[in-house]
Amino acid sequence: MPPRRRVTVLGAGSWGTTFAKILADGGSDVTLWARRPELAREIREAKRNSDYLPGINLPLTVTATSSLAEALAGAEMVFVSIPSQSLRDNLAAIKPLLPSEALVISLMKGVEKKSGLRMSEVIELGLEIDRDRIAVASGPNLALEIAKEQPTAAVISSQSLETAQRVAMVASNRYFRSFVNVDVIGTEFGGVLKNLIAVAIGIVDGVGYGENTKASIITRGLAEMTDFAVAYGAHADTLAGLAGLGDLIATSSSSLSRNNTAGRLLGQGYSFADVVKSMQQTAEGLASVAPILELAAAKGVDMPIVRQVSEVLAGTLNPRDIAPHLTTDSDEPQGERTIDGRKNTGGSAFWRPFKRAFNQLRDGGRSSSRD
Ligand SMILES: NC(=O)C1=CN([C@@H]2O[C@H](COP(=O)(O)OP(=O)(O)OC[C@H]3O[C@@H](n4cnc5c(N)ncnc54)[C@H](OP(=O)(O)O)[C@@H]3O)[C@@H](O)[C@H]2O)C=CC1
Ligand SMILES: O=C(CO)COP(=O)(O)O
Repeated sequence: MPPRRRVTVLGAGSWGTTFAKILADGGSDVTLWARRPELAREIREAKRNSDYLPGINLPLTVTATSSLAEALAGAEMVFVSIPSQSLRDNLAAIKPLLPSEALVISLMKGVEKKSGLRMSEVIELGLEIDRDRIAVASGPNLALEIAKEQPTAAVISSQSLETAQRVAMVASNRYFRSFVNVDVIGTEFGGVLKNLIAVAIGIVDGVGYGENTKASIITRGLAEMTDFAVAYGAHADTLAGLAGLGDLIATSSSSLSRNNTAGRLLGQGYSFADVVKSMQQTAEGLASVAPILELAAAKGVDMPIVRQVSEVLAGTLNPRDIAPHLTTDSDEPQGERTIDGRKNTGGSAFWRPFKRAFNQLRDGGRSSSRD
């Protein structure tokens, strides 16, 4: 019998632990690295992670250790699921221990605050490995729902299609389906940007506004996400798929979302400092607002919703005033050539996937779709 595949997940929080279960239920032997020895012991001996996934039983093929060297030895693939702002420091410790052929996959949805770099870029620089060995995973993936084996899908993206396919095969099981693409920029930015829009949704929810306001923010938020990502080289289709719209819907609708929850507290009048203090888990959106606005400014992309989130965080905008500011600052008349007040030249990247979907429907679904 061939030896079973050995893969490693770094980070035993809610997503790292859930992903370990996904991989084990897909047939791999999984080692989970928890930085706290007592948590590693609980996972290893009781097959439970009561801090992050209370009530969930982990498969017998998940083990855990607090030793990074033990976790990485012999790993074919290394999945990384720690807070984005801590990645750089951890890579320094991982680098000398990483098996020479191992693939590295980011499960994280943030950008590095000090550099504005995406997680796959930080990994490439920090580990000095070829981009073909790096992949990212993103999609509508609220950890607790998946830990309860409620079905969902994700996108695995790598510059190398072969790498994406290898990872997708390993990260698939009866309740988790992985699609592939080669648009790493779109896939990663989709995950980062939906967090910011989810904070905005949480804010208006906390204020007490209803479904019209939320629908307006989701729709226009997706346009902002798409404009931004396309300016950085993403394909607009990616943002209309699981890693964009799919994740935006999941995160904006669920009280399981930490970003949404952080927003709701802000909308209820708590200060940014109070919200940070009260969050027991990672809400990536809070740290990504500033670098994303800087990146947007560098490309001349207007992001009114994200800007208002940053003003609420800074305490300079009353959460109640977020909705009337949904319009852009543009003085352009709102005529035939605009869509919801945004410029529409007829070739707008945002609308291209929808036009393509329409054309596919018209030609009887003969063209293929990506996810
Ligand atoms: N939860 C979800 O539904 C999803 C989350 N993600 C993404 O996954 C990433 C991780 O999030 P998630 O698991 O939810 O976060 P959690 O807050 O649940 O867990 C964070 C984990 O990282 C560890 N950690 C914290 N600080 C450091 C550090 N400085 N160095 C090393 N490890 C550290 C924590 O250890 P300790 O317990 O010891 O503090 C814990 O194991 C984020 O980027 C998030 O956006 C993506 C999809 C879904
Ligand atoms: O990324 C997620 C769902 O896809 C999890 O969202 P939160 O980090 O807001 O909980």
